[in-house]
Amino acid sequence: MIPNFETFASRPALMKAGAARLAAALEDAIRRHGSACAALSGGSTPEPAYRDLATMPLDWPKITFALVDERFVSPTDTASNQALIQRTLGPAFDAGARLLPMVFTAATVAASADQADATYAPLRIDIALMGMGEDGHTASWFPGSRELGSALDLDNSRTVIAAHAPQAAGAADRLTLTRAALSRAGALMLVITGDDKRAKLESALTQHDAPVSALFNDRLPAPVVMWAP
Ligand SMILES: O=C1O[C@H](COP(=O)(O)O)[C@@H](O)[C@H](O)[C@H]1O
Repeated sequence: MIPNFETFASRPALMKAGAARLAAALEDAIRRHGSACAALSGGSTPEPAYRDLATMPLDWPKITFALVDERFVSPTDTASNQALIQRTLGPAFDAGARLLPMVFTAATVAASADQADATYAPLRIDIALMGMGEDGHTASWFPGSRELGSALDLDNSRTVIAAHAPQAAGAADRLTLTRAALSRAGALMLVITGDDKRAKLESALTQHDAPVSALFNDRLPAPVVMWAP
């Protein structure tokens, strides 16, 4: 059984609800702190939710978007998560929202991760939208990767680390938030679609055989899982 599991009849309905959940968390943070920050995943799944969110009348200059993970590529590369977020949330940035890149100008992924760690460490992440790949990875926590232990170490002092995606066809070098960083987030939502991903998540939660199961831990906010067929 998947805890906090919300089912939607269609993907458009899921995306609308996902955008509404993000918006509510951002508005609540602005009320309480005067500013708000959401960490967003890349991938194809959440794109429509980001487009919906961008049409909402939020106090955009008070909102910062950060990345959950990133490929070590130029921000103009089609594989860049930053590029996806800039494109889909374009109207929000035009209206004053801020985007914190995870990839900077460093020559190596390790040096870039050091820069991102310094930038991301002071952030208060009010909500993080997590995705999941068919292989059960979330963020850039990949099954079998050599950085997985460090990514999942709840006592890791790092907010961002370099990571490697063994199975990825391209852009194997990655940067990712650590699980320790997500343990300090205000809320987590996990947005997935399709029967295969639902079955993968169910099996991960019983077998503990995929990194996504690491999100379900008492030291993290309980993820709300939003799913549509
Ligand atoms: O590589 C990545 O994939 C996952 C899932 O992507 P999807 O296309 O299956 O939705 C995503 O959550 C992560 O941010 C991204 O870097």
